[in-house]
Amino acid sequence: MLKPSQHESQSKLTPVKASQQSFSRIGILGGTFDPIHLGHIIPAIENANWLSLDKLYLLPAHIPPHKTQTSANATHRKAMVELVCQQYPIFQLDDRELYKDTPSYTLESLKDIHQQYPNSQVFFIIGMDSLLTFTLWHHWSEILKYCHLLVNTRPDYDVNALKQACHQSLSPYFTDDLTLLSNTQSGKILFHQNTNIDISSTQIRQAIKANNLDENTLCPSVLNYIKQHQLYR
Ligand SMILES: Nc1ncnc2c1ncn2[C@@H]1O[C@H](COP(=O)(O)OP(=O)(O)OP(=O)(O)O)[C@@H](O)[C@H]1O
Ligand SMILES: O=C(O)c1ccc[n+]([C@@H]2O[C@H](COP(=O)([O-])O)[C@@H](O)[C@H]2O)c1
Repeated sequence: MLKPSQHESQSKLTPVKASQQSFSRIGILGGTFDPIHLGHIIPAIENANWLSLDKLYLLPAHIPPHKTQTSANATHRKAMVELVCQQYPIFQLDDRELYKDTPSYTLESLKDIHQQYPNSQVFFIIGMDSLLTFTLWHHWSEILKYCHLLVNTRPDYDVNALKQACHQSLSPYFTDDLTLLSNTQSGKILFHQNTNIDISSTQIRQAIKANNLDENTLCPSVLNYIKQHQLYR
């Protein structure tokens, strides 16, 4: 099975000193997780190590705002996320979006999370593909009042090319100044050079249908769950 990189090429974000302020640091990885795979898990573990995150929440979307439908239902997608949380203690399920029958807007979830953890620095984790459409998200600029965006690389995306391709209104938010970031609760967009993992849920669903799945792309317990429930056939 693929493993998170032990050798971070980027310097680490200095832990916040108690005398400076009392932010704890939490990461939130939102996704459809249809299914959750190692392309979600490995970069997120690397994020947690890099930023010294206290906790990393996996936030499955009930109704992903920019997808027409899901393949597995919310109950199965949640169950697969729970299996990942059992295997990797850094993760915890945040199922707040699963109780709503409205589109899973990130802004709404982040407002709730901010109320719950008012003294936390929240890093909302996305892949580079998601950043390209970020300015189409519901009230995107308000989202940045409640979190920093942590952008993970995906194969075929180059950070500099991506920065240029992004809507120009995003450029004031970009930073690689970790000291500044340590002292700011929200409002920055930061890139992380993680291990590039060439996996997507779409590829996995297609491979299961075609009977040629590379089983190393999934956590073993998730793979068993998919087989047991005959998902994606
Ligand atoms: N291999 C990967 N490397 C880095 N980030 C990823 C990877 N796969 C997904 N992500 C990010 O995780 C978040 C949730 O992704 P999502 O659940 O939509 O998975 P996906 O594999 O992109 O799914 P699909 O193929 O169905 O669109 C998104 O921000 C996405 O960019
Ligand atoms: O809030 C929005 O408008 C919005 C639009 C697109 C995606 N998102 C969130 O981004 C995360 C990844 O989405 P997806 O569709 O790639 O699984 C997930 O938490 C979604 O709820 C949020």
